[in-house]
Amino acid sequence: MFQPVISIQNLSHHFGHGQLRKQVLFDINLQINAGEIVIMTGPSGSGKTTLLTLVGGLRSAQFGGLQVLGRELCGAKDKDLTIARRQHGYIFQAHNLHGSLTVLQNVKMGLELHSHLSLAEMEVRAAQMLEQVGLGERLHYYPNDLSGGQKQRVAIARALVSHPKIVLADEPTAALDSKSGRDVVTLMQTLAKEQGCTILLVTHDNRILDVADRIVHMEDGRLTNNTVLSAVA
Ligand SMILES: Nc1ncnc2c1ncn2[C@@H]1O[C@H](COP(=O)(O)OP(=O)(O)OP(=O)(O)O)[C@@H](O)[C@H]1O
Repeated sequence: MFQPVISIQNLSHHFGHGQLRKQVLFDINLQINAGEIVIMTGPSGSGKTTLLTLVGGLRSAQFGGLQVLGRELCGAKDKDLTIARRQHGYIFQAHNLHGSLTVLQNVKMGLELHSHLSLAEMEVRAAQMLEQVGLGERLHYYPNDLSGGQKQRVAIARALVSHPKIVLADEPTAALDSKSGRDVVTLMQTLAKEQGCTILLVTHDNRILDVADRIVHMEDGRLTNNTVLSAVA
């Protein structure tokens, strides 16, 4: 039977302890299918990043059910969260590139957990991926010598070079002008569809909503709306 790659049931989350304990996610239910591009919108502080970090195994889910690629992450041990984290690609607003490494070395890092590849193979794959994002001529540049849009394309190459089944993106266009932002998400969409990868993307940027197959909306820690734009088989 068809299995969703991300399945969330009645998920709740709190931060802090004692009197400072505060609930930030309430009873979230969501299923995301293989190959879907899902955009999550909602006001600042509504819990989008928290949900993304739980799905990514970057923090431990507390109450409810959260299965990612068939692995239960709610109540999971650190060891299992570490394994889960290695299966995803991540793209953040601030792109998180290493300034002291070249573009090629940064993308190669996306393969370093895949120890079956030789260093030479990693280099070839990283270079091919950079070619695909239009930076084949910039392999030996350092991040500081690139524009914001180019840096974000390096981050996309690094996230996708290992062909992860899931990519999690948090405000990937926030630091970009509208043309670069548009180019970056179109590129993500094209590559994800080519690789059959699922994307969960958090954004405030209304100009990029049309790349989604589905838009989900968060409000005060609850999912309030789930709009399907195109069905993914
Ligand atoms: N590490 C933390 N410790 C305590 N509270 C936190 C922590 N991280 C987030 N919060 C709180 O949880 C709530 C949800 O935050 P979250 O960052 O998930 O929202 P968001 O929708 O992603 O916001 P934004 O769009 O501004 O990034 C907020 O009230 C925030 O202050």
